[in-house]
Amino acid sequence: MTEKTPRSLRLGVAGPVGTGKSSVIATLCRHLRDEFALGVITNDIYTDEDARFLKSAGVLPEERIRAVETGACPHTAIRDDVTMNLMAVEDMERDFAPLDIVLVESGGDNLTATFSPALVDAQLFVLDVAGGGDVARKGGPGIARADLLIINKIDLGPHVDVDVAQMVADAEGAREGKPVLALSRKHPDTIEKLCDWVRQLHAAHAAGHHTPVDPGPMAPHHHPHDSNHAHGHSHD
Ligand SMILES: Nc1nc2c(ncn2[C@@H]2O[C@H](COP(=O)(O)OP(=O)(O)OP(=O)(O)O)[C@@H](O)[C@H]2O)c(=O)[nH]1
Repeated sequence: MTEKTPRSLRLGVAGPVGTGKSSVIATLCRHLRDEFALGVITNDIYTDEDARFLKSAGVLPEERIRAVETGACPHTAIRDDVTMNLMAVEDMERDFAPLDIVLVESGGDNLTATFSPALVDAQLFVLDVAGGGDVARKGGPGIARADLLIINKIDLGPHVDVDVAQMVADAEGAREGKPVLALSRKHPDTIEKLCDWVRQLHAAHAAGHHTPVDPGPMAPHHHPHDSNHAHGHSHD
């Protein structure tokens, strides 16, 4: 028997380790939870740490935050074989139907991870100023083609000698007109812009006007410290 389940907007959040993916999700939950029915799926390699952080922050009822432990290269679970994540999203949608938005956090990795359009309808890519002002220029599929590129922690710019305006300009140059958002949890105006972007995306999705775009495959990469991944591979 196939049971028809309501289809939420599935929004992926990817980016290098520590750039603020969990914090962005926490911020979105706090500001949008009264407007939208939300759920969160986190991805960690061996732990449920991100889910525990979000639960302890009290951003949503605990049962609406679930962890997928990928047990391997975090790219795989969001790009090559999305089965575990897709099941987690569909279970969540069924258990709390109707949900408006399910946020899926990628495991923290390097610059190459992107979500499959089979898993998410749209994706955010999160960089931060602490990673260096030149990161945005380095490109990669997430930086170049995610639906929204976030330059996070702009409050730290002066402390790490990063010219935020220049970093945003570089990012815009790498994205051919796709949006870039300078964000800090300490700057409420930037949080409101992020929420507005999500509101517009949700409206477009609900109206059937949003078409998921694949940022493209990740670049070949290596896992030198992982005995299961001692080889280089491209995930193609
Ligand atoms: N100053 C400042 N710090 C921030 C901001 N957003 C997040 N942080 C801090 O950055 C650190 C990393 O944030 P997380 O949200 O855990 O980053 P993450 O990308 O989820 O990390 P992983 O899941 O380990 O990849 C934490 O110490 C946050 O408190 C911000 O806007 N400004």
